[in-house]
Amino acid sequence: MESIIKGKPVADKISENLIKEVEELKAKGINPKLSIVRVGAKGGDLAYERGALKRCEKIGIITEVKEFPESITQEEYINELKKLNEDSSTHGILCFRPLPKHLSEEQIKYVISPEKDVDCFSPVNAAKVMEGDKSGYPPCTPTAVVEILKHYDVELSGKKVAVLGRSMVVGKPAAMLLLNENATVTICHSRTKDLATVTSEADVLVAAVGRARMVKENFVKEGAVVIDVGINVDEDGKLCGDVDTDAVKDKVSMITPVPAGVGSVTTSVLAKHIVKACKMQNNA
Ligand SMILES: Nc1nc(=O)c2c([nH]1)NC[C@@H]1CN(c3ccc(C(=O)N[C@@H](CCC(=O)O)C(=O)O)cc3)C=[N+]21
Repeated sequence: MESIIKGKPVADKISENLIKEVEELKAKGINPKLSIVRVGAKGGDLAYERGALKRCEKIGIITEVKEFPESITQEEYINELKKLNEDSSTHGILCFRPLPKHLSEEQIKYVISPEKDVDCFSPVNAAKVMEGDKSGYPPCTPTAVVEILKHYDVELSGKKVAVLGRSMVVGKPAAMLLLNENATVTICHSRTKDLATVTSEADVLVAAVGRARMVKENFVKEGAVVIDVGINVDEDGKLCGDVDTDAVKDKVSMITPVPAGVGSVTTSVLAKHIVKACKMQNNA
């Protein structure tokens, strides 16, 4: 049986509703807009940017990309972010992460306005994820993981879920969102002893380590559901996930591909957050 489950049907379902909502806003003279802040030109950032621009265009959301050289200083980055906070024509700000090492995320994350923070950079939104408070903006990629599992009717309550990876962009918040769905969550990472044994006990495995094709057949349980969050660029310049898809696809019951898996849903969740932010900022 074909185990590969695509992101497109999930993304399309989210987008359909948004197209209508954006039309209604435009009829009132309100034009939802996203501002992307990118430093340098990393492969993963460019992939997200391409996906986000395409998705927003389909839905009718205006976009702008603020592109800066790697040499941008902390002060300059903060000034640019403050300008976007104050610009009432833009409703959502997406800062690609991780930032280059000479910039301090620890300081910058406090600058972005929580009301415009559509991908959970601000500690205010991160705290809401911890608390299970749905009024904020959880990060788009972990939200996409949960949306996919729900769309394909994967039971989460009481199930063993392993999250491989502990970044603030994916691993940690994904664990929290899955915990909020009543899963029994294990977070594992590069220091985990007997990693493959731990992950192969999971009913659902979420791979988010950022190491090309490192999840092999011995990492997964027979019949498990595997969500591959990895966006790696391999030696040939092609996008690939954290899972060796060919090696595991016959052992598992469902697995998301890369590309055309989680990423495509991430951009729909992003669009949903922009529309929500736009409505809140306009009392619409
Ligand atoms: N603050 C922050 N949050 C992130 O979630 C984040 C980030 N920074 N930095 C970069 C990585 C990478 N990432 C992707 C998201 C969607 C696609 C995506 O839309 N992919 C399409 C194809 C894109 C294309 O190749 O045209 C697909 O998989 O089908 C790709 C990559 C999110 N990341």
